[in-house]
Amino acid sequence: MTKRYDVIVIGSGPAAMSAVYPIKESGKSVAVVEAAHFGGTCPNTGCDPKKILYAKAEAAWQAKQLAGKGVSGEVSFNWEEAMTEKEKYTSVVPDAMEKKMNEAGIDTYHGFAEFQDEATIGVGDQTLTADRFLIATGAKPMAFDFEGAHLLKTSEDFLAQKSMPETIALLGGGYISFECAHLAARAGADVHIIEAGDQALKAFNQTHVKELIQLSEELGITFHWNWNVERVEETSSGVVISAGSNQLKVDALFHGAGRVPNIEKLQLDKAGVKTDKGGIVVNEYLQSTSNSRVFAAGDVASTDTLPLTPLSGKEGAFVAENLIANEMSTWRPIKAMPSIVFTIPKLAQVGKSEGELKKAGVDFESKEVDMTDWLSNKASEEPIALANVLIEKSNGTILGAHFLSQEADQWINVFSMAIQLGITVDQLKSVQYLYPTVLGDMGNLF
Ligand SMILES: Cc1cc2nc3c(=O)[nH]c(=O)nc-3n(C[C@H](O)[C@H](O)[C@H](O)COP(=O)(O)OP(=O)(O)OC[C@H]3O[C@@H](n4cnc5c(N)ncnc54)[C@H](O)[C@@H]3O)c2cc1C
Ligand SMILES: NC(=O)c1ccc[n+]([C@@H]2O[C@H](COP(=O)([O-])OP(=O)(O)OC[C@H]3O[C@@H](n4cnc5c(N)ncnc54)[C@H](O)[C@@H]3O)[C@@H](O)[C@H]2O)c1
Repeated sequence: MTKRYDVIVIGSGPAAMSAVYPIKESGKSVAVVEAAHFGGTCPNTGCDPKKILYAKAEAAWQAKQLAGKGVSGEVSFNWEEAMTEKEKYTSVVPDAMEKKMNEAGIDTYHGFAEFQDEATIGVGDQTLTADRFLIATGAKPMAFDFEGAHLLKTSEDFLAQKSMPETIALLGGGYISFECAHLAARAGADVHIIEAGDQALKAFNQTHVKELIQLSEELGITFHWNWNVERVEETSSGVVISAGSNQLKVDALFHGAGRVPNIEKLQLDKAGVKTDKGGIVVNEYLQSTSNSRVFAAGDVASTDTLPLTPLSGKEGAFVAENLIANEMSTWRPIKAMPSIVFTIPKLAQVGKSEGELKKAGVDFESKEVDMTDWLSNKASEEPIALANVLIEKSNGTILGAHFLSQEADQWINVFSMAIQLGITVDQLKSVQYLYPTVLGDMGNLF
């Protein structure tokens, strides 16, 4: 028998979760279909488990920086112990998320949703229909067709390893590879990053990235630039990676070479839903341009927001508002999209880059500041702390902020607020901050 709902949400990550509760509270019947873990990527296999491990690696790093300078005793980042803590956190997430939805009166289904026509999906033996669908199926590792590509392990596998192999390689020089490489190297592994091009973390300030690469090399990470991987072979003692005349043997090879919208299994052609390489093609209401019943949010939607948790959540909440309201409102692009790479030091940014501003012909001032010798950075013996703030010359508003520092997250949160709200340098300087604290140095930046 076909079960009917007002709204069916496919996927249960941050985009879905910020939509389902308001939709349910408006009195509509809602079902959520999830193929893997309720809660999606972020709390199960992405941001949250990564941050739990990172916190331990950071503490060990901090203790080492201060060893013999007021801190004594042997401290190290212990992967096995950290993983036990990570498991304690992640193991309860799916059930807790599902229970909370069921208690709110939201029906949940386990399995892959596949469209049968424009208003019907199948989930295993179940057939479900709805007036509206929200597709929030996220992203998955990009597929490669080189020989032995099936031997690539994923970031999910990396964050589930009970013990750390002696040597690992990560394909790609982006967010995932840098974050996993720093964790693995700090856990004692011999780590290699294989990048197809000659640049890493391309969206970030490249002066800062160069410094981060140097610090990563000092940590023991080896970079292999311009490698076009042609073959991966399994041997009795690991995998051999071949790229032209280059060869590398490691215990495991992980995928950090890009993620793509997760649409493969949805049978979207049966629902007449158009896609492009960014995912589901949507209009200003985040509604499919080819099937008005269908909306999309998060990593799977072809929008210009970055594929990150808070931005996915914003899109999901926006779709919910439109599904509840009598009249739909138009998506307002987000001015400030902060992002961060959890290495040590952290690399973070918000707003425009110098390149983007030059291309747009904007008259701006670029402040480049070395904060390494400032009190807060000195107190924790940070090896380097760099800032680059881009300011509109005509009115003093902040256009972009780029930081490489263990305190980059604090700085970027404030600059994200400044960009979103149009706050000027003078206004930022007029605020009284605590002393001696990281943000207390705001005045020194300008
Ligand atoms: C290793 C890693 C670390 C990350 N770290 C950060 C970070 O520090 N900060 C940050 O902001 N972002 C981070 N991200 C990105 C962040 O996790 C995503 O942007 C976010 O989870 C996207 O949310 P979403 O709701 O669009 O999709 P997801 O969270 O991916 O959820 C989609 C869900 O849909 C399910 N699904 C897929 N197809 C179907 C189907 N046909 N039927 C039913 N269910 C289906 C999937 O199983 C999944 O559970 C990280 C990602 C990774 C991989
Ligand atoms: N801290 C965070 O917010 C965080 C952490 C992890 C992931 N994420 C999200 O996940 C997404 C995907 O991350 P990612 O690190 O996989 O991708 P990415 O887009 O950041 O980097 C991919 C890199 O792989 C390289 N590459 C592509 N094909 C290759 C090949 N065949 N061989 C070698 N190198 C190759 C690219 O040149 C690029 O440098 C990110 O865009 C981000 O939104 C965010």
